[in-house]
Amino acid sequence: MAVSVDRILRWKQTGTPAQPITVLTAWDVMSGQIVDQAGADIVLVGDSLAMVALGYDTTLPLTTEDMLICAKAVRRGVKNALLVVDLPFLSYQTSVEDAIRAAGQMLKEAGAQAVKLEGGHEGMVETVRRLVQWGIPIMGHVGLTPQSINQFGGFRKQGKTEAEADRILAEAKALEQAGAFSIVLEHIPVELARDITKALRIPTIGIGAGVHCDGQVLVTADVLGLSAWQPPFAKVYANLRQQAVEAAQQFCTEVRSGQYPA
Ligand SMILES: Nc1nc(=O)c2c([nH]1)NC[C@@H]1CN(c3ccc(C(=O)N[C@@H](CCC(=O)O)C(=O)O)cc3)CN21
Ligand SMILES: CC(C)C(=O)C(=O)O
Ligand SMILES: [Mg+2]
Repeated sequence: MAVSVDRILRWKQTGTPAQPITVLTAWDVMSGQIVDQAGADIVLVGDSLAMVALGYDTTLPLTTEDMLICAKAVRRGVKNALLVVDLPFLSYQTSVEDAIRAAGQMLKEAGAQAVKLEGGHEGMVETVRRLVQWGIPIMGHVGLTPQSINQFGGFRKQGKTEAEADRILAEAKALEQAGAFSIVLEHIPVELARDITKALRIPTIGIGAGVHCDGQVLVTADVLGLSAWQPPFAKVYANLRQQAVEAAQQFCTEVRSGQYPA
């Protein structure tokens, strides 16, 4: 049976199944098919695709149009997992109306089942409340929110001081209160992620946030060893970049030597 937002919520609230939620990213039909076939519970079309698939240094340049193209491609490959799409930088921060329009495009045009927004300050909480009122399920995202890299000055761990940790916990609680069905905790101390996970009724999905989260997410290009670099918290389960270079090299060698075509 296909995964629903309702099932993700009940997962934590009933403790069934008694295992963490698995989330992997995708950016095109092949990566979508691969992680769906692998049995991931949620497929996230993350705006990290700006870096992984489009070659930008940050996630900021990604447009709504770029995201729609990728999300539609992933949709065609995902049959079972819940499909969540990141809203691109400045497609939702400018007003509640803009957020509804951008989220609506992801649901109507790309077939997303939920959208993810970064941040948990007052304005974002109000936006989440309004989107949820219109029937748009929201995944929150706090801690290291890459769309704010210009404020952080790098992809650094967040929540290391007590004041910062208190703020991140308060943001997570406010997002839950506003109706988010789950929340990503990115690159924060393990103890803070544990405290947030204990304080919330909605599932926490960690990335570089330790073992106490209700689920885990990684960028699939990192998991496969396809990306040119990986963040310190990523676990690399295959070495596909090296294998791909060798396969392509072999093709070039065989064509040049007349071995292929035979
Ligand atoms: N391939 C890929 N994987 C990701 O997990 C990912 C992306 N891209 N792009 C968007 C964000 C950026 N992420 C990152 C990127 C780098 C670090 C990293 O290297 N952090 C260092 C310090 C970096 C600094 O000080 O500038 C660390 O030790 O925390 C962490 C998270 C996570 N996300
Ligand atoms: C890593 C996840 C949480 C993400 O936001 C992304 O891939 O853009
Ligand atoms: Mg993202």
